[in-house]
Amino acid sequence: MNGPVVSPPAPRGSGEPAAGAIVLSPTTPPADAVVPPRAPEAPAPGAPLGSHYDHCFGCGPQHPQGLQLSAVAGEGLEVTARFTVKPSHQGGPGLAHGGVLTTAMDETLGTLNWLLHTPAVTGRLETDFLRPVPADAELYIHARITGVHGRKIYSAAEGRIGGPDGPVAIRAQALFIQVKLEHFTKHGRPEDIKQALDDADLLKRSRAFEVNP
Ligand SMILES: CCCCCCCC/C=C\CCCCCCCC(=O)SCCNC(=O)CCNC(=O)[C@H](O)C(C)(C)COP(=O)(O)OP(=O)(O)OC[C@H]1O[C@@H](n2cnc3c(N)ncnc32)[C@H](O)[C@@H]1OP(=O)(O)O
Repeated sequence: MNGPVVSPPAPRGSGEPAAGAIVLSPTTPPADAVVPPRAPEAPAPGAPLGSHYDHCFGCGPQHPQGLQLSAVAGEGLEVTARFTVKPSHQGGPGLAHGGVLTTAMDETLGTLNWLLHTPAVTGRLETDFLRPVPADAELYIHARITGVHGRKIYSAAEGRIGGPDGPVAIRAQALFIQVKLEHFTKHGRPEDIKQALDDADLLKRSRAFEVNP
């Protein structure tokens, strides 16, 4: 890997927002955020993180058009992930769709929560697109947790084309919010929840979260 993930540069422009502008919550951690230790239950550095759900568009091995992204635990509060762009992920001809690339960042940033051993969902995600990504490219993503404040988990990631030292194509920052497992059972479509509950492996992984919510 290419050293620690560099946080995206400050947004261009300055001064107060224009009247009527929507002011969104920042994805940069506040000064009193903490960087907690890696959870004792976190997968060891180098361990594949696996998929949290077989049918997940981001990481599910059973999603034929999905990203099938695979992530590996890094040192500390870092992960790396690889994603090969497929023809079905095109936006412009021969180029990856920006929304698909954003999904790859979302999914990778989401896997960081394994290191804290807590389920969390994306509250806010910001993406900078720095260069076009060809339709058959392999994207190497490096992500880390930048701070935790209450239930809010702040993180940043960088995606490079072709290898861990390839050119940077995409940067992202996110704010995830810790949730209980009931978030999924309460809001998910009942037939999918039932199927998930029948999946012994998934249940085992979910229960692992419940030991130390
Ligand atoms: C048994 C079967 C189950 C199987 C389960 C398998 C295990 C699964 C494990 C892991 C799965 C991970 C899956 C990853 C997939 C990739 C990631 C995604 O794409 S996730 C999908 C997209 N995201 C959403 O759908 C969120 C929709 N939003 C919500 O549900 C709520 O708004 C939620 C939970 C985010 C917050 O609601 P509140 O009622 O719990 O909490 P409040 O009080 O509103 O917020 C808490 C703090 O967070 C801030 N906050 C909340 N939402 C924010 C936002 N959007 N932007 C900025 N700040 C936000 C608030 O200002 C507040 O901050 P202050 O504590 O007051 O400082």
